[in-house]
Amino acid sequence: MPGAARPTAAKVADRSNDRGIPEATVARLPVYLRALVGLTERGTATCSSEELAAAAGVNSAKLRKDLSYLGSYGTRGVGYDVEYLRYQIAREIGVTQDWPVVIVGIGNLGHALANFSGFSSRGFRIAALLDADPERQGERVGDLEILGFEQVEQLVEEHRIAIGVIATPAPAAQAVCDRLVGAGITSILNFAPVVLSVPDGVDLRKVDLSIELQILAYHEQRKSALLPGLSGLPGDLPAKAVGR
Ligand SMILES: NC(=O)c1ccc[n+]([C@@H]2O[C@H](COP(=O)([O-])OP(=O)(O)OC[C@H]3O[C@@H](n4cnc5c(N)ncnc54)[C@H](O)[C@@H]3O)[C@@H](O)[C@H]2O)c1
Repeated sequence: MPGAARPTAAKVADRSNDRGIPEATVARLPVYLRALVGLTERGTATCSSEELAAAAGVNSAKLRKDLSYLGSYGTRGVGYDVEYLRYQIAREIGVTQDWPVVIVGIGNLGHALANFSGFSSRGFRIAALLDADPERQGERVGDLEILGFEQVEQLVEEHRIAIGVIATPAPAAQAVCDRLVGAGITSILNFAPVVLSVPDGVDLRKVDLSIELQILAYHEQRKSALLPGLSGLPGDLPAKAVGR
């Protein structure tokens, strides 16, 4: 279109979803949802943007901007209706519907994830637990029996599963990922400490608690540089442990 202002590549990448909501806002919506669930549990019917922002740990101007993408502006002098805003955000994220999930690798982490009740209360139903180890197969975790990974295609189709969680050791993760994708899984949450590749159209997210801890260590180190004498410094750790 000659003469028309074209969005820059960066803008297109930033606004990658079809509603034009920036990805950074999308990433904060689950945080707002969790804060709203907390407010509901405390019996709060309405809240100001400042209250919600404090509960979510963001600044209130950013929160108001984020919620404006959902067409939610609150009522002057009253604030936001907690229940309605919770519904709006849940609908935007897509958690008003039931999402069946498969977890692959039911070792220490897989057991913890399978036993975590917070998934079902947020719209995620664990539909299948799969492991390659015959010793683990047949064991019950909650309401489910651990089944063999070779059943993945059949189970994904039967339960219409779109989300797969990988909790296998790193060397197995790419092959598990490929087979999940081949079975029809289009979103993957990877806990294995390895970079996975997926084809276009498959969403991949990685959780790495050690990276989060390293970020905290970085901030601790900066705090200790600013405030000498603060306890908990890594100063007397062996050089190897602190990466020196
Ligand atoms: N992201 C994080 O913050 C975080 C935290 C803890 C562990 N981890 C990672 O999670 C993974 C699991 O850790 P864990 O302590 O539960 O290990 P684990 O050894 O207890 O469990 C791994 C399970 O995966 C199964 N498995 C192996 N290959 C498989 C395959 N090809 N298909 C299906 N199942 C297979 C094993 O039989 C075993 O039951 C590891 O990669 C670990 O590094 C990540």
